[in-house]
Amino acid sequence: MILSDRTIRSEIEAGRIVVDPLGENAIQPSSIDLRVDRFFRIFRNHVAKVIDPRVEQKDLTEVIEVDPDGLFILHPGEFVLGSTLERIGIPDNLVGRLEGKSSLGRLGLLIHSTAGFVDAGFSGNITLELSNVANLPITVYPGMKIGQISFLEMTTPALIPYGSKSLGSKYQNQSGPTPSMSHKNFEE
Ligand SMILES: Nc1ccn([C@H]2C[C@H](O)[C@@H](COP(=O)(O)OP(=O)(O)OP(=O)(O)O)O2)c(=O)n1
Repeated sequence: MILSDRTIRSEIEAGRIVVDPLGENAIQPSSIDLRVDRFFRIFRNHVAKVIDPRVEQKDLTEVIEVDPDGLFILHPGEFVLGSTLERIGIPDNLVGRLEGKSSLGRLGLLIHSTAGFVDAGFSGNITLELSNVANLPITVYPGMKIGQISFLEMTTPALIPYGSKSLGSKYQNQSGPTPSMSHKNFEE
């Protein structure tokens, strides 16, 4: 079941769902609008020869900070990481689904390439996988509404929620556009 605005409100009031800071009019009928922060992680294509998921490539990306009233231009075919302005907290009985916004989708701006799933127990900013599939550059303004999150109720609370020590949860409490830690999967 997808949570309605009524349930979303009561879960926020009870402190079970966390969206901080919660934007004005952010709560939609069945989701919460999320905004993009002003930090972007760009790929250093001029340095890296290849992207290797097995290797921790510290030089692969770098963070760009945009002025609060500045802008970030995403060129056609470009892929960068962004972050939600909001810190999100998901209780142990819900799953979050990150979704794009139709108005931006119609312009060719995608906010996740494959990962839209936010685990039960997750806490942190959500890392956005921003790409431009249009033929013209797209302007991204810090603080603009970039996507939305909906919530699904699970059959039972998770036995081992995201963030539990035994899981290794690589992105728990991440802050800002966080690079892939895929190399850790190969250490297990
Ligand atoms: N666009 C997204 C999608 C997810 N997440 C966060 C919330 C998820 O709960 C967490 C982990 O996502 P996955 O389980 O898809 O990632 P991995 O399996 O690679 O990592 P882990 O081994 O930590 O589960 O990352 C994010 O920041 N940005």
